[in-house]
Amino acid sequence: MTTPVLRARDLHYAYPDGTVALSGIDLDVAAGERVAVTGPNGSGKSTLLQVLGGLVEPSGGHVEYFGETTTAETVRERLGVVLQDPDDSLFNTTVRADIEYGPAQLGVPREEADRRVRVLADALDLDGLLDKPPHRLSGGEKKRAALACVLSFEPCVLLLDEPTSAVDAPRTADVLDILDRRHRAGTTLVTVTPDVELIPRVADRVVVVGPAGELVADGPVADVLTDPETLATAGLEPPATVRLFDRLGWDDPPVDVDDALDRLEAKGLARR
Ligand SMILES: Nc1ncnc2c1ncn2[C@@H]1O[C@H](COP(=O)(O)OP(=O)(O)OP(=O)(O)O)[C@@H](O)[C@H]1O
Repeated sequence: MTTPVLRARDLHYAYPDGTVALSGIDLDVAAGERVAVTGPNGSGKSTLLQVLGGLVEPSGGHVEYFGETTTAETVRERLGVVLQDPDDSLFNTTVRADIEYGPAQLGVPREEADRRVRVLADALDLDGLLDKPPHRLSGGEKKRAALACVLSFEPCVLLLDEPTSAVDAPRTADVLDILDRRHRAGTTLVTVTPDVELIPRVADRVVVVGPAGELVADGPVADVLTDPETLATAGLEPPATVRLFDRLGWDDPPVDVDDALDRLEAKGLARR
C-alpha cells in the first residue's frame, strides 16, 4: 500500500463512565478506497469514526493522517466527517448558510460556493429547503442537508456515519449516486453502517467490529459477507442473497441482487 490516508494503530477508547467502546483497533485506509465499518449496535462504530475524524481523542493508540501528522486539525480541509446525528452539523440560521459555511471557512470564492450549493441542492433534493432553518427539517431532510454541508468543502477523505439512515429509498439512491461520483473523482470513502445489505453498494472492503469494540475481520466485501461464522462472532448475519443461496445449497453465494441475478442467469434460471 502507498502511504495510507488514514493509519490507525492500537486504538482504545473508554467513555468517562467506564464503557469500553474501542479495544485495540488497527486500520489502514489507502487513497481512493471504499471501506465500510460494520458491527452490531453499541460495538463502537460511531466512536471509531469520531476518533478517525479527530473529533475524539483516543484513550490509547493514535491515528496518522496522509503520512504527515497525528493532528487532525492540521488536515481538517481534507477530512470530511458526517456524524450520525445531523443536528451536530447544522448550526446556522438556514440550510443554505450551513452548506456555504465550509467553503466560506476555506476562502472559496462566492461564485464557486454558490455553484456548489446549487449542484448539491439539485443532487440531494434540497432545493425547496435552502432558506429554511435546519431545525424545521424532517429527519431525512436533515440527514441530506448535513451531508451537503460536508460535501460542499470537497474533502478528499469522507468519513460517513450511517449516511442513508432515515433517508427514503429514492433519496437514498441520490445519496449513493453522489458518493459514487465523488469516489470516481478520487475521494476516499469510509462508511459506518450496521446494515449488511448496504455494504456491497458503498464499499469494496469491510471492517467488522465486535461487541466489545474489537476488530473481528477486515477484508474484501465478497469474502467477509459470505463468511457466516465470522459475521456471527460479531452478532451479524450475512445479506439475504447469501442466506438464500445457502438455504438452496448453492455454492459461491452472491452479496447483492445484481450479483444474484448474474448467478441465476448463469444457471439458466433467470433472464434479464
Ligand atoms: N457519551 C457516552 N457515554 C457513555 N457511553 C457511551 C457514550 N456514547 C456511547 N457510549 C457507549 O459506547 C459504546 C459504543 O457506542 P457507539 O455509538 O460507538 O456504537 P455504535 O456501534 O456506533 O452503535 P449503533 O450501531 O447503535 O450506532 C456503546 O456501548 C454505547 O452505549
